[in-house]
Amino acid sequence: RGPGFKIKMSRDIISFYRLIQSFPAVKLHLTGAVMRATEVEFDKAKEHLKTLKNDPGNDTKLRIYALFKQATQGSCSSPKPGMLDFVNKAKWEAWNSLGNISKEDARQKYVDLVGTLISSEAPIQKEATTAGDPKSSYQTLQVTTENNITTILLNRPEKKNAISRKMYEEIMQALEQAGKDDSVLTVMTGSGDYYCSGNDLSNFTQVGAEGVEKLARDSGELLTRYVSHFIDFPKPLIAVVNGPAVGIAVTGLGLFDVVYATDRATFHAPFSQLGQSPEGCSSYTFPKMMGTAKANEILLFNKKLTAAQACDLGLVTEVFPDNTFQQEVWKKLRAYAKLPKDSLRYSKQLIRGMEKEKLHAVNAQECVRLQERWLSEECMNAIMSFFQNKSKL
Ligand SMILES: CCCCC/C=C/CC(=O)SCCNC(=O)CCNC(=O)[C@H](O)C(C)(C)COP(=O)(O)OP(=O)(O)OC[C@H]1O[C@@H](n2cnc3c(N)ncnc32)[C@H](O)[C@@H]1OP(=O)(O)O
Repeated sequence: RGPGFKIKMSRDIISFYRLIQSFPAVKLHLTGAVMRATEVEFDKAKEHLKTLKNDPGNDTKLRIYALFKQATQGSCSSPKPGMLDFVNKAKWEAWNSLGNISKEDARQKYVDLVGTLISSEAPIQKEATTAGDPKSSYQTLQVTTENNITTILLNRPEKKNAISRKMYEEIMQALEQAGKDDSVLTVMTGSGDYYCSGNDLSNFTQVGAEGVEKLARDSGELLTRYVSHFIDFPKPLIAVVNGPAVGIAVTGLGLFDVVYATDRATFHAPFSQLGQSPEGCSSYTFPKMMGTAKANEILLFNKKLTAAQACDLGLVTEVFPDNTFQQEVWKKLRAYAKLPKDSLRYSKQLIRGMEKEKLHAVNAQECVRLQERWLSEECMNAIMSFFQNKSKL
């Protein structure tokens, strides 16, 4: 058996490529111009294989493996692995199925197969670098994909990442893209010292000619759509809470799958102080998560939680010391992002699926109440006080 038999079939394409690289050097005894050219192509194909971005799937990997073995060692002559040695049996069968085809034929087929895989990826690579790529056109966010993780960075640090109307729209757009891209996990985090200071209160000061009723209706519609994007998000969504969180940045956490927080973070949902009422499905998720009595202190009486308290109540998954927060969290996330993508997706859908309908109903009900609240004197006075610098949380 060659060294390649040590590897597990389920590993990704990079591992698979390493497998191929670990084989003994190819010693071809070829003569003549045409055959030498094929040898060069074979070496090039091995190099090209390294650049593949997408896992071609086990069947194709087995075919590449078999052709490589046939091209370099000739027909399969090793004994068939036992019934329970699934991985090595699959490899043996793939190699053995090539029968007596010549090394030269196998080499040519290997070159052709790698060429097909590379060219099938070419349009995708081109698309990702076009100037109109929406990922690079955000004004309030920075969205990046690396190590199978798409990160949505709230990027208005000078306003403590308060969510403006533009930012609501861009977050929805980023979630739609992340839900469809090849990443395994999606992370939301904040730039600067805050995670997010909640709704940008100036969203309520931009009253058009059609008056405050229209503004309240539009805001209700915007919030309903925004929260729905979290309810329907199809893959694991993780909040990396790098600092204080306020309002909707706290209430929405019940719709994330995992929440990591620095010990410097605080969690504050000051609705009654602002003449408003809960949103982000928190009127349902918070009592469910922590019990009604604990939820009431937060949602009715504006209790600000430390990260440790939020963790005890189940709102936060784990708290890390601020000085090692980024390092520890990202190490964990990079490891999680190596797990099989579809398995994570389907597991999340099973965990959340039964509740979706309920959550959409709660969201709709909360937004109806808020439309009424935004027109109330209590709410208008609170917003005016903030902008006259009379009040801060
Ligand atoms: C479309 C509608 C959907 C509605 C959905 C409803 C959601 C509910 C909520 O989210 S309610 C929560 C709303 N948030 C707040 O009430 C927070 C208000 N901000 C503060 O109290 C303070 O700014 C602070 C405690 C977050 C931070 O205080 P600090 O002293 O550290 O910093 P500054 O106040 O100097 O802030 C720096 C600048 O950022 C501006 N800013 C911060 N938060 C908001 C905000 N939420 N809305 C608007 N602007 C905000 C602040 O005004 C400073 O701006 P300036 O430098 O121009 O003065």
